[in-house]
Amino acid sequence: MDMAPEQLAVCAGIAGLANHLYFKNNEPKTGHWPLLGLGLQSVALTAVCTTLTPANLLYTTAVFLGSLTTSIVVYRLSPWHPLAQYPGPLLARVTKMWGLYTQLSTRKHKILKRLHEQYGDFVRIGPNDISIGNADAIKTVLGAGGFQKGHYYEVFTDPDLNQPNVFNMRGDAHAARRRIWNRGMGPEAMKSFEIPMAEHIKTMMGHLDRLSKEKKAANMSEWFTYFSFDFMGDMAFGGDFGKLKEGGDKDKTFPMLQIGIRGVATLTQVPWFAETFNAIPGVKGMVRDTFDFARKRADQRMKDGPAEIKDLWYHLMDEEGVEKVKLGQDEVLADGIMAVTAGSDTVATALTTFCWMMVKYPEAAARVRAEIDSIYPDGTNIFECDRHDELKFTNACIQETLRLYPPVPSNGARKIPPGPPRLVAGKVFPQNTQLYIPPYVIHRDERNFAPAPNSFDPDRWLRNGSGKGDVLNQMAFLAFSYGAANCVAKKLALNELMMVSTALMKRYEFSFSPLGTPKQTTEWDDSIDEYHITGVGKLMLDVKIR
Ligand code: HEM
Repeated sequence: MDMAPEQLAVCAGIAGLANHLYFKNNEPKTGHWPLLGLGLQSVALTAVCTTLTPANLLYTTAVFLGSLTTSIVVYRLSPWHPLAQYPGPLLARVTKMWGLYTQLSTRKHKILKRLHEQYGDFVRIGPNDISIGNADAIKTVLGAGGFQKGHYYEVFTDPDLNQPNVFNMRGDAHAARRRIWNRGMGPEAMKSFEIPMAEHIKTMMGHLDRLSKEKKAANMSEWFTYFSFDFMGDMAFGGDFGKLKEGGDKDKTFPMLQIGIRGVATLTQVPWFAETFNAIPGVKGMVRDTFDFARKRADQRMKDGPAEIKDLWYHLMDEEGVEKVKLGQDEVLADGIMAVTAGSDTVATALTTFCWMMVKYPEAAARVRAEIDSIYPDGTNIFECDRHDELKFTNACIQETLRLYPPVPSNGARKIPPGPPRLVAGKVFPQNTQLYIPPYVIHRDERNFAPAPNSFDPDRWLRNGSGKGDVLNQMAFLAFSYGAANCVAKKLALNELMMVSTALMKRYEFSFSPLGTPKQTTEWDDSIDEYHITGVGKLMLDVKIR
C-alpha cells in the first residue's frame, strides 16, 4: 500500500491516540519495552502504509509521537482528568519531568512549602500526584487502615540483590518484616546498643579534644556522619566500619553512597525507568561497589557468629530460632543496607542541625548545659540513657530541631488502592493517585505550631499549647512519620541524639569558626540538600573544652 501523506498522518495520529488509551489503563512497569514497542509501531506503520524509507519513517514517527504526546498533555490539562480540580504548576500537571526537576534541585521541601502557600492545602505536583498540606489527612493516609506505599518507593531496591526490604514492602509482607525489626528494637536491645553508642562517642570526643588542643576547627557534619554510620554498622551487622577510628573516609565510602542515594531519589519520580536504568551495562556493578562496605561487614558477621549484643542480623537471620520461615541471606543483607542508609544521614543531619542551633542560640545552649550539669554534675554517668527523660529542655531543643529541619522533609507517596475513590481531609481522590504529606510543610504551618512556626522556640514543647495564642498539634509532628510504616528505629534514633548531645554539650563550648560556616538561618537552610533524606553542608565549629 502506498498511502498519501495525509492518509498516513491520520493513521499515525489514530495509532498515537490508541497508545495513549492503552498506557492510561496499563501503566508501564519498565521503560525499555514500551519504548521499543513505540519504535516498532512506527516502523510497522510506515512499512504497512507506505514505502519504508528514512524520510517516511521520520514523518510517521513525528506524527505518531506528536499525536501521543498531544493527547497525553491535553487530557492531563483537561477538565475530564480526575484531578482537574486540584491546582498546581502547569508543568507538574502535565509531566513527571517536573517531579524530576524538584528532586534534582534538592530543594523539594522548600518548593512544596511555597506551592502550598500559593495554592492551598491540596496541590497537584504530578499528573497523578497530590501534595497535602493539611494535618487532617495524616490518620487517613498514614494511619491504621491507611494507604500502602506508592510507586515512589519501588526504586529503593538494590538491583544487585533484587530483594525488597522493610522500607518498600507493603501489606502483610511488610507487617511480617516489621515484626522481626520490632523485636530487634525492644527495650533489651535499646539498653545493649548503649554500649557501642557510648564507645563511638568517646572516640569522636577524642578527635574533638585533639582538635580543640590544636586550635583547629572541627567539621561537625563530618564527625556526626562518621559516628552515625559506624554505629549503624554495630546495630545492623555487629561491627563498625572504622570511620571514627581512622578519623576519615580513606576508601571514599561516602561519595559513592551519596551518588547512589541521590540517584535512587531521582528515580522515585520515574520508577518505570529504574529497570531500564539498571539494565545499562555497568550500573549493577556500580551499585554493588557502592554497598560493598555492607557486604564485607556481613561476610565478617557470618564468620564471627552472634555476639553478646544482639544486632539486627541476629534477629533477621533468626539466630534465635523462633521463626517458622527463615529469611535468605540476600533478604537480610537488603534490610541491613536499608538500616545503614536510613539511620546514618538522618541522625547526622539532626545532630549537626542541633549543634548549629546551640551556637546560633547561645541562651538556649546555656540552659541546655545548666540542665545537663544538674542531672549529670560530675559527668561520670553521662552515657546512661536512663535519665534522659529528666532533660526536659534538651529534649525540647531536639524536638524543635526535628520540627524545623525534619531529616526526611517531604516523605514518599502513598497510593489510593484500586476501587472507588477515597475521601481524604474532605477531598475525593481516585484510584492510583499518589498522595504526599510533607513534614516540612506541615511542621511550619501555624495551624499546627504557633506562634512563629518558622522560628526556633524549644519552649513551645514545654508550654505544650497552654500559652496564649499557642498551638501545638502533636499529631502533626511527622519527623518520624506516622502509622504502620513510621520510623521503626525512632527510640534508637532519639537515644543517639540525646546521648551525643548531652555528652558534647557537657564537655565543650562551640562557636562558629570563621571558615565559611553558615551563620544566618537562610544560609543554614540553603546548606541542606534533600534526596528523600537530607544532608547538610560543612559545619565548621571551634571547639573549647569547658
Ligand atoms: C533522627 C533520625 C531519624 C529520623 C528523623 C527518621 C525518620 C524516618 C521517617 C520519616 C521514616 C518514614 C519514611 C517514609 O515513609 O518515607 C523512617 C522510616 C524508617 N527508618 Fe527512620 N529515621 C531516623 C533514624 C533511623 C535509624 C537510626 C534507623 C536505623 C535502623 C532507621 C530506620 C528506618 C527504617 C528501616 C524505616 C522504614 C520503616 C518501614 O517502612 O516500616 N531510622 N524513618
